[in-house]
Amino acid sequence: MKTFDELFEQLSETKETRPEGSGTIARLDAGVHSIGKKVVEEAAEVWMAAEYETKEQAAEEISQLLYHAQVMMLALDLKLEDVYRYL
Ligand SMILES: N=c1c2ncn([C@@H]3O[C@H](COP(=O)(O)OP(=O)(O)OP(=O)(O)O)[C@@H](O)[C@H]3O)c2ncn1[C@@H]1O[C@H](COP(=O)(O)O)[C@@H](O)[C@H]1O
Repeated sequence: MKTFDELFEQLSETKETRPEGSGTIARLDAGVHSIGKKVVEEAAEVWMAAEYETKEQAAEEISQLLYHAQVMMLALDLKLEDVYRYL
């Protein structure tokens, strides 16, 4: 288990070191358009799970949405503070 900040730190390092076989690197290389489609897909899956599935499944979909939001932040070279300042 990891926190939002810990995941972002891990993915930031992944972006720098580009380890072999990383799904995150493949997503970053695919670009903003592809990442954006994934954000929308995961958001829809959160909605569907919340309405029609269990709380556990909704929680899993929310975690995936958070991951893809972080990939988008990395694609745009945004830091956590750039987003947190609006919270
Ligand atoms: N938290 C996540 C995470 N959440 C979701 N995903 C990815 O997003 C997909 C979402 O699931 P879907 O049901 O949409 O699956 P899918 O339709 O097969 O998705 P696609 O792969 O086709 O886009 C998952 O299959 C993963 O590929 C994640 N991939 C990685 N992480 C974390 O990121 C870390 C680094 O990952 P790598 O860069 O792959 O090493 C991992 O240790 C994890 O902690």
